[in-house]
Amino acid sequence: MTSPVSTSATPAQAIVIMGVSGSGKTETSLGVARRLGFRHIEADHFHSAENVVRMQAGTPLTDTDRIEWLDRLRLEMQKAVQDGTGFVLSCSALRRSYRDRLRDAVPGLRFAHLSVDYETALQRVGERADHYMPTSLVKSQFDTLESPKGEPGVLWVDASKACEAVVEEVCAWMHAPIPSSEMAALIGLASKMPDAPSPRKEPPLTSEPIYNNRMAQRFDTLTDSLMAVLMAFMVGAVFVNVVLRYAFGSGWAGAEELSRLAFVWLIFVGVASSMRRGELMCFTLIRDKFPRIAHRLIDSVSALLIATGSGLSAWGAWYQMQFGWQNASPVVGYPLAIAMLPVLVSMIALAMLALVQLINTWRTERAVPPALANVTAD
Ligand SMILES: Nc1ncnc2c1ncn2[C@@H]1O[C@H](COP(=O)(O)OP(=O)(O)O)[C@@H](O)[C@H]1O
Ligand SMILES: O=C(O)[C@H](O)[C@@H](O)[C@H](O)[C@H](O)COP(=O)(O)O
Repeated sequence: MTSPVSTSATPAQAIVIMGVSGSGKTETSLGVARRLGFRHIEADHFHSAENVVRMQAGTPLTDTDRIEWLDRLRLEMQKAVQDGTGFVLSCSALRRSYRDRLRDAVPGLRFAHLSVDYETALQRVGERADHYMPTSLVKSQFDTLESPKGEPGVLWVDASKACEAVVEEVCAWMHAPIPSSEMAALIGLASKMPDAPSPRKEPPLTSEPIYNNRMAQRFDTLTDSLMAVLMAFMVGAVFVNVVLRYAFGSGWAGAEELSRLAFVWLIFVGVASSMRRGELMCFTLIRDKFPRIAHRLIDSVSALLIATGSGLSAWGAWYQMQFGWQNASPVVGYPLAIAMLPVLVSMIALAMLALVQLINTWRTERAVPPALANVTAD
């Protein structure tokens, strides 16, 4: 499996392993990436939560559903190019237009099409336990697939054979130069597409930030710093504990208790931080089925429900805190109320942010954000 490929030339740096679901893209991509020392990019991880829900429910994606997904993949590929690492992207890329969109981001991009028949794909998807893709969608994958035959820079692989043989074939092809006429066509294809997105530093948000002003910046600085300190503390405590155990035969039990406490704090600081950035909760799946005129009302109900739920949680945390002052943790002996304090603070922050969101709903003429996610949580 790990033997080097026979040719010695430097391999091409960028390839998409494409094909219908169950053709073996992920497995092949991982194998090729390992063999060539490239980065493996898994396109499945770049679908919005809403796309995943659709597929899980047996609804095939449309061209519109796939646009933002493809654009995220373009940015990810460009990041790899900027980092100077070769990459293997595992992505269905079923239609010609999708492939051209990807080619446009990375000139010279190659594609290896894993070709399988319907029965093979169905069987492989059926046997895979840990994936959202239902077997009922395999047929639609074949219906959507536009053959890449005749496109420049494409390898056609019979993917019914063993995965190792598929990986071998792809790696060997990556070492072979593309004929110059084909390469010219490839570059030509890339330059036809207008407005390629430039790589952004920030990942796309699931919805709009709740507020954006200097106070927001201070809030972000505070929460980011707190999270960094908590994370550093957890890593440090666990590391010291491991060293103590190995070097002196016994660790410090307090380290475990304190890193658990830091973990609780980290989660709740993270919750408040991601809520502000618009990345925590965003209920749009049902809202978007209604006419635009009803959106404000539905958004208001959502914000009120979030504020009420968070308020109730804060109230509960407050009761727990009162009880926790009299109880000490078993090892270090800190008052257990300290473990409930982040719940109280973060739930108050969530309730307040939801109220700000409610006010924003009525105050501003908002551009409707793309319906990326139903509910997402960091
Ligand atoms: N060449 C192959 N022969 C037999 N089974 C394979 C092969 N390639 C992949 N599989 C298996 O088929 C299933 C689907 O493969 P996966 O790589 O997830 O496909 P895709 O990413 O195209 O949906 C997995 O269980 C995988 O182990
Ligand atoms: O464009 C699409 O319809 C999807 O991207 C689809 O092609 C993809 O296959 C699924 O995300 C399942 O993932 P696997 O291909 O890994 O099964």
